[in-house]
Amino acid sequence: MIRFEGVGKQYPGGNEALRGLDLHIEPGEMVFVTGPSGAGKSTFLRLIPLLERPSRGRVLIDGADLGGLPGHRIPYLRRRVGMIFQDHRLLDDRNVFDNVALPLIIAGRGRDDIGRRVRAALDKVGLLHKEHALPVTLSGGEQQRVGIARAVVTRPPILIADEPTGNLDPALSQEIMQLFEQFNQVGVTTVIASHDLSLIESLGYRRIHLEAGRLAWG
Ligand SMILES: Nc1ncnc2c1ncn2[C@@H]1O[C@H](COP(=O)(O)OP(=O)(O)OP(=O)(O)O)[C@@H](O)[C@H]1O
Repeated sequence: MIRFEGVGKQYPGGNEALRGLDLHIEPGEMVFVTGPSGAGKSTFLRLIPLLERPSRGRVLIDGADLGGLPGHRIPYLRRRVGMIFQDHRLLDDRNVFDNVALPLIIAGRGRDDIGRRVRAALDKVGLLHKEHALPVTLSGGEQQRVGIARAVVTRPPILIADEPTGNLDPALSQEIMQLFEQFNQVGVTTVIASHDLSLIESLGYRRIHLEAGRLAWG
């Protein structure tokens, strides 16, 4: 489903974040991306929705080379890849409902459809009762759940998460990982970069371990 072939990424200024990465993630897989700080985990994730482009090699999704994707198809690709960040990036001046609705508004969905989908997504993350709340009134774990609802509201086949539990305590981190497992169990391919090795090991999924921009194992 997600294939990297000889992928290198050099940022302007010379930082070589990835150096010839070859790997394949199967449809419906749940995988963790690990490695020391600066190993290239975020860069690896950012190449999947084309937030970055490779300097060398190819990234393919469902057999299609993203390098050949015309610019006007990028929004469509991004609706198929739900993204979750450590700092969840919610809009502070919009309530929970409006934050989750954002990808649907951008996609031009109708009002009724938006209402239905947003409430279904909030229900899945257990926050239906908070739809009118402003993000600042929520706990860190709840804010991350809103971020997850926003990522899944377009029902993407792929979820990528960059340090989604980085700011959470162990119990909340475990709850967030259980949410990811629930989405994965209904077929969503899930790729999570994390430093939380004890939690990852307790879950037992495949680990892709990067070191200095290379696949060390996995
Ligand atoms: N936008 C950028 N411009 C220049 N260099 C960058 C940029 N983003 C990342 N890098 C560099 O690329 C390398 C890999 O960074 P990346 O963020 O992918 O690593 P990481 O494994 O996610 O690190 P961390 O665990 O600290 O988040 C680092 O040397 C970093 O400084």
